[in-house]
Amino acid sequence: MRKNVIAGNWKMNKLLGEAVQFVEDTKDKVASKEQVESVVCAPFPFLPSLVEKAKGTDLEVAAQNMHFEDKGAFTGEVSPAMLADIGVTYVVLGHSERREMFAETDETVNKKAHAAFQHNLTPIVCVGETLEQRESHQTMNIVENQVNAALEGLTEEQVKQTIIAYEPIWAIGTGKTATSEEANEVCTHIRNVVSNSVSQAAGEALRIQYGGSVKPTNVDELLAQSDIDGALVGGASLEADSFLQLVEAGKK
Ligand SMILES: O=C[C@H](O)COP(=O)(O)O
Repeated sequence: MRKNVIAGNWKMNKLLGEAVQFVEDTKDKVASKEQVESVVCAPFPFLPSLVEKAKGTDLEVAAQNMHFEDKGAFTGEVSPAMLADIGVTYVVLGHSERREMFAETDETVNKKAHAAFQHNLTPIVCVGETLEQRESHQTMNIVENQVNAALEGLTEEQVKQTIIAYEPIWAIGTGKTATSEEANEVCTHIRNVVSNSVSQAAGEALRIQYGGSVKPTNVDELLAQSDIDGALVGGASLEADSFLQLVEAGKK
């Protein structure tokens, strides 16, 4: 049985004190790692303090992005080596906001996925279609291409450890959620794509999150679907109570 991963992506929100308080309020209340993986994806300046605060608990800390090189002349960037060095354990790659606004491409996402594994960081790779692509029936093709490109060249073992977040772009921060059936249909397709392009075992092991206006009120229905193994949550992860309710829903 695949374990759910509930990841709260704060995006560019909170100040340091608020971020630390959130971890203080949740770190001893999240369910055990054996039941569900609980992750907060925080802005770079907060990461060392949050890792320190969450140490020895079941709460994991993630970055929202990184560069693919270990070091060098990349002003303003943060390397996977730096993240691993301070104890970060997960990293979000290819979020649609980065693809749209910061020139992230399938190629850079793939380089970052390789770099993540070099540093024992678990990648949460985001894929998803725009409203226009959905309406012109391109969803499955778009998502398939994004998944294959992101996983290109990874070993079977690495693919098994990868988390894919399926986030239809039209459902992010809009209050519009894909129906649980619509979300599951795409997640099933992703699993089949990985089963065919990597191996049946990799397809079965890979965790696939849904993201896009997930809230405590709709999470149960989404997580009840056969191919949805967690959620990547923006808005509803900003408050400790709401995040804890989502984690609770993810317990197996
Ligand atoms: O990374 C999270 C997603 O972009 C979803 O954001 P949202 O829950 O605010 O719609």
